[in-house]
Amino acid sequence: MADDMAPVRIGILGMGTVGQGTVRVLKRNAEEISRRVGRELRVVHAAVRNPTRLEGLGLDARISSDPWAVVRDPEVDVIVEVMGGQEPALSLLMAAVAAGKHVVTANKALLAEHGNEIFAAAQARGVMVAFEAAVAGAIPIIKAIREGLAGNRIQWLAGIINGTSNYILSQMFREGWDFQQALAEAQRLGYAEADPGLDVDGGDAAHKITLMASIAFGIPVDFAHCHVEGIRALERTDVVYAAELGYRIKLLGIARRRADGVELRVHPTLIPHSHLLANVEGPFNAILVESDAAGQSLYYGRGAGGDPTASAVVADLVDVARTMTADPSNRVPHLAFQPDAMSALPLLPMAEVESAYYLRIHAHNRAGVLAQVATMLAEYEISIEALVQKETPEADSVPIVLLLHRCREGDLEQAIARIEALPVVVQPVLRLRVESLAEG
Ligand SMILES: NC(=O)c1ccc[n+]([C@@H]2O[C@H](COP(=O)([O-])OP(=O)(O)OC[C@H]3O[C@@H](n4cnc5c(N)ncnc54)[C@H](O)[C@@H]3O)[C@@H](O)[C@H]2O)c1
Ligand SMILES: N[C@@H](CCO)C(=O)O
Ligand code: NA
Repeated sequence: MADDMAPVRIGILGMGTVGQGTVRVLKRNAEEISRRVGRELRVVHAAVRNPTRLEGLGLDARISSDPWAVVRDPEVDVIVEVMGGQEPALSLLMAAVAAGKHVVTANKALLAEHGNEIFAAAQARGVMVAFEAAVAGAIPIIKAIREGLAGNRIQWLAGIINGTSNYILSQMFREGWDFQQALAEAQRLGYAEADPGLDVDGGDAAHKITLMASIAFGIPVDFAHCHVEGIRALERTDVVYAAELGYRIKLLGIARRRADGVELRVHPTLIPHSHLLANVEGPFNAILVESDAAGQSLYYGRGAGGDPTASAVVADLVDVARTMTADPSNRVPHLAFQPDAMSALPLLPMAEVESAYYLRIHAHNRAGVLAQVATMLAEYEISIEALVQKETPEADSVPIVLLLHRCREGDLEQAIARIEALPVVVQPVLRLRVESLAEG
């Protein structure tokens, strides 16, 4: 494309969970994305089997029932393949590459089986085939291994990389659901593959670990030699016995480089219950990488679902769009956003920060101290969530520890100044912030 400012024109194949998520994210974050890329990412053509899927999406694009119409559309610069499966996805992708179109795909089954020929064709034609969405959904693990750890010799990686089976294990063994109920809910939530056997029998995790092994060790994609076991044989008793021994059972994909070759395997695995990976629940994924310079590094996030997978699809679209500029200095801006698109949002003073708080107050051991402290906090509309006051009758002063609900720091500072001025309070109040780190 000659014009550095013209929109990047996107064609989407398949408008299911991931296709719809991609349209939603592109629309919701259009302004932010344009500020990063320096131009608009615009969906101009979509292949849809069932047009009712588009209701409520607000998609202003050509709609075709035939995906070939999208691939052959000369107005399309980049193809997003999110229909899944082998054929016709393979032929469509190869045709897009042959036509000089970049491709973004979430289809790990296709890449694990045909990656070698696809990547060779893309290399020969000088186009990108980007696949961050294919491995561990929203987690930028492809970028982490390929770019972030590029200076390392990677020794092994081990990951929870199938959201559906991890969700099923969590629901069965923590919530007491049965297998079918948990699988049905994973399907309803958009985590499962069209053929959920790929999830529960380990094939999907095997597709992903195969791709990660290639980019970690520089070996061709060789799914046929990956060892695969799924979660169907597991029973509650196994989980109970494992727990008694101090372990959790997780479906892991493991790739390990040895002097004599590479281990490539997927199977249920006991891991120590205190390990970070043992506490990855539901549709979340996590990948632990051992490499020589960085040591161990861990990548965690949502591995399945519409918006999380779309997050990775759109990131790849941004990467692709950045290569389509004539000016190399615009490709990856130093501060991620284009220099002329920086925003003047002010940095807020601490007084404007909101948080929950822990206070330790030392006061003379007299009746009514707590009431005075509570009254002062109430004047600033700060409420107490919990209180600890140890009985130490002989001591001259006693610590009072309070957990406060979220409030404005400026209000709390004023309340603390008043508390410290009370004659019964004998030393400065210690104030620590409490963050729940919950989503939202
Ligand atoms: N759902 C997830 O969490 C997730 C995460 C990562 C990767 N993926 C991958 O993304 C891809 C899509 O997954 P999904 O969950 O969105 O599946 P989906 O079944 O919800 O959507 C696929 C869509 O493609 C359409 N489609 C299939 N063949 C078509 C054809 N020949 N012509 C026109 N339309 C066609 C289907 O009708 C369907 O609407 C798959 O490769 C999957 O493995 C999914
Ligand atoms: N079915 C897959 C989707 C994400 O690749 C999973 O459950 O992890
Ligand atoms: Na990813």
